[in-house]
Order: sequence, then C-alpha cells, then structure tokens
Amino acid sequence: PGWFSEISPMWPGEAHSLKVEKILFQGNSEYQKVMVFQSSTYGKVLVLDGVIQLTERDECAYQEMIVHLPLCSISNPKKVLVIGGGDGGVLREVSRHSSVEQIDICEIDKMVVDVSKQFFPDVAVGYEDPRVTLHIGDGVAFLKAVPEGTYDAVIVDSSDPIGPAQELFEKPFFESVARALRPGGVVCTQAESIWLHMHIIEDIVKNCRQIFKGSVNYAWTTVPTYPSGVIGFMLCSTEGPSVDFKHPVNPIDANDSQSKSKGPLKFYNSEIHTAAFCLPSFAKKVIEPK
Ligand SMILES: NCCCN[C@H]1CC[C@H](NCCCN)CC1
Repeated sequence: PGWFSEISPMWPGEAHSLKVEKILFQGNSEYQKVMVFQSSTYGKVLVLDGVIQLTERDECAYQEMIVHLPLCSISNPKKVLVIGGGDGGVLREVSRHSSVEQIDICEIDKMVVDVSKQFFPDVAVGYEDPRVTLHIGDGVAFLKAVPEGTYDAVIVDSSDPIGPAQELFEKPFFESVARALRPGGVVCTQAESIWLHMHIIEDIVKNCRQIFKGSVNYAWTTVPTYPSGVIGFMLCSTEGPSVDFKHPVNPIDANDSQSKSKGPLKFYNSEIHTAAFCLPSFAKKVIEPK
C-alpha cells in the first residue's frame, strides 16, 4: 500500500499518482523494467520503466481510438500490421472488423506479451483471434522485410521516445511504414500530448508531410492515466485513393458480428471519431498546414 507516482524527464515538474493496493509482478526483460500493480480505483496497471502503459479502467479509450480512427476511415480493411501493442488490446479492437483477414503484430518484448496474458486477460483476449500472427522482434527490422504495398493499415502502438520505442519516432521508420502500405493505405501512431510535447509533435508532423502524400492529420483523446490526461495520434495515408479521416466511411457499430466476443465498445463512436480531429488553437497553429 502506498502510492505509485509516474515521474519522468519526459514530463518535468509533474507526476500522476495512483494509490497502490498490491504489487502483482516485477521483472526485468531484455529491454525494460516491467511491473504490474493492483490500484485502488483504476484496476490493474501495467508499468514499463516507470511509465504507465495501461490501466484496466481507461485502456478502452486509447485502444479503441488508435484502432477505429484508421480502420473506420477506409472501406474493407483486409491486412493490418500492429507495431508494438504487446498487451494485445489493439488486437482485440482490430478483430472487431469482420473485413480483416490477416493481423500481424511485431512486439519487441516477449515479457510484455506474457505478463499481459497472465494479468490482463480482457486485454490479451486479442491474441485468441485466429487471424493474428505474433512476431517477437524489432518493428524497424520487421518492416524492412515486408514486401512493398502489403498492408491496408499499420498501427504503431508504441511506448514513448525514451527507451526501446525511440526509433519508432524517427523518419526512416515512417518511410518504411509508407513503403509497406498499399496506395491509399493508412497508418495511425501514438503521438504524445499537445500539452507536453508540441515540439515532438511538430517534428513528427513535418516528417509525415514529407513522407505521406495522401492526407496527414492529428487526432487526440482523453486518457486520465496518461500525463496531462490526453494522448494524440498521427493519422496518415499514402498517395492513392483519397482518405478523409474526419468522416468515417466504414463505421463500426456495437453489434458488428465480430465484436460480440470482445464485449461492447466502451468509448469509440462515430461522433467522437469526428470530434477527435478538433484541436485547440495553440495546436492547430503548429499542426495544420500554413
Ligand atoms: N496498448 C497500450 C500501450 C500504450 N502506449 C503508450 C504508453 C505510454 C504512454 N505515455 C504517455 C506520455 C505522455 N503523452 C503513451 C501510450
């Protein structure tokens, strides 16, 4: 018992805290410290190198938005690649789309997969879908080996730029994602907080505008247990059939045949999809084209 505080140089001078009931797991993987604790009010919590990755209470917001913002923006997604996302929550959401035939996931840290299956069964349920193939390895290397134009969608569910995910925020990685996507294919990446990381976001937007010749948009949502209480997403499409991210052409409704086994959508709906692209003026100024 006591408190867990998320202190990091990535958000200097502030720290979100959660009351701890019991520490359930602590270990060192090849890449990072892994911890799971039972919180008093947010369910179980997954922490990597001292940074909160997800809590049972609010993970639905992040997992549903990072998946349905891209997949509901294209008709008939068939082949989807997930980079990161080892907890399986993104897989759970992708598998709600009955048009999807193939789901590849490349996660660098096997301990994250094993710990999620053991402590977060309702998140790791995504691995049970027969369309899923798990690759343990570095997403950068994985993408280099992918034939050009393979995927309809790529979802980059990464941790933050300090640690194993650092190269997932750099230009060569975005170039390899663009090459792996078909014309008019879409990518959605975890893109930090407009309150904390406007410079990182500015850099990512600049790189994406050079690399993705379709559309480049920034969306955001609320996740109470991420620093500043919000998290953003870069949504980009490659040259080809145009993609209008702000108006979903492929809406997912609560009774989509695949979503029965995953429980109902708790957060995402078509209105919040469109609203997610509305930005405060200080962010519009940096993110939207001049
Ligand atoms: N599938 C859930 C993984 C969540 N990925 C990230 C975990 C770290 C988190 N830090 C937020 C830092 C402030 N923007 C961002 C999402």
